[in-house]
Amino acid sequence: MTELVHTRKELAAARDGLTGTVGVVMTMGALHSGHETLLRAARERADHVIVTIFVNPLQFGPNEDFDRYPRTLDNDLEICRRAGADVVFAPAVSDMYPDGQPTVRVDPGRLGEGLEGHSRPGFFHGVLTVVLKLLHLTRPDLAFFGEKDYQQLTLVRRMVRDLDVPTEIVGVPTVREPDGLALSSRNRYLSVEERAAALSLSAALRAGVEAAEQGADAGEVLAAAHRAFDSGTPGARLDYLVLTDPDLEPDPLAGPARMLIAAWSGTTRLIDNAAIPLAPRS
Ligand SMILES: Nc1ncnc2c1ncn2[C@@H]1O[C@H](COP(=O)(O)OP(=O)(O)OP(=O)(O)O)[C@@H](O)[C@H]1O
Ligand SMILES: CC(C)(CO)[C@@H](O)C(=O)[O-]
Ligand code: BAL
Repeated sequence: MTELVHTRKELAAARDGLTGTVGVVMTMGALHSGHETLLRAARERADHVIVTIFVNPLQFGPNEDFDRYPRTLDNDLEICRRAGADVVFAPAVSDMYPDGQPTVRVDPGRLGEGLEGHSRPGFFHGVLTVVLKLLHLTRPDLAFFGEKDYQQLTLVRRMVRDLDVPTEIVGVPTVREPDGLALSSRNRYLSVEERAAALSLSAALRAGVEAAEQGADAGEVLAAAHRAFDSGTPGARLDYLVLTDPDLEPDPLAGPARMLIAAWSGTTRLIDNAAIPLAPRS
């Protein structure tokens, strides 16, 4: 049975009733098969699963889509039930932030300044603050995050290490549509034409992986990815396309690496990333 709770008091009571290990999956709702994969991973690793559904105003910029963000609680609950969640915590903004927006926030540090942090100022302060609050409220042994939001996953790992949070962070590979598009709640904003153009993101990553597999160096891999992006269905506008090491440090660009991309299709901003197997430094 899946229990729906809305207040932190109800959550505390539900949490106290769970014996054994607890896994948490944090979401903003509008659940899709990517979220379901996180839920099933949690189900496999933990005795009990808590799902949080909260569109966190703290991580949205003034011109972003907070008001428009899809809210589909009935459908979300159905997915949570199907995947065997024990508790769904869907608080109101006033329950998460009873005193209004918090003046004390988690500072993501240097790693939070680039990429998403550069394009969305304040984003990771908002994300890490709510993630830390939700970790305190749910007290999980394990927390599951998607690799789709790779910088977020990296920063959450860093936060629990730096701030001694006793929760294991588990990364879950990106779930894609058969044509390569990474599943994302914001995909539902896309028109048919915009969706076709959005395939340029995964096409760029695929070209980068293929180039690396054929022995290309970092510069050639990036060039191949740019070419693939530019030759996709017109309409996508690149924000960034970078190659970093797996911890998002800029060097060394040999051996295992990560390629991260962000682009607009119409008014929708999408992100994606992939592991890039660069040849080891000789
Ligand atoms: N395609 C996916 N594969 C794996 N995990 C995913 C995928 N999409 C989202 N997630 C993960 O689900 C969790 C909740 O994400 P969120 O609710 O923001 O969904 P989203 O699809 O990323 O939404 P948005 O489109 O707003 O970015 C995060 O850990 C995120 O990385
Ligand atoms: C981790 C998260 C639930 C925090 O609001 C959000 O950033 C998301 O859905 O990835
Ligand atoms: N999917 C990460 C949360 C956000 O884009 O706001």
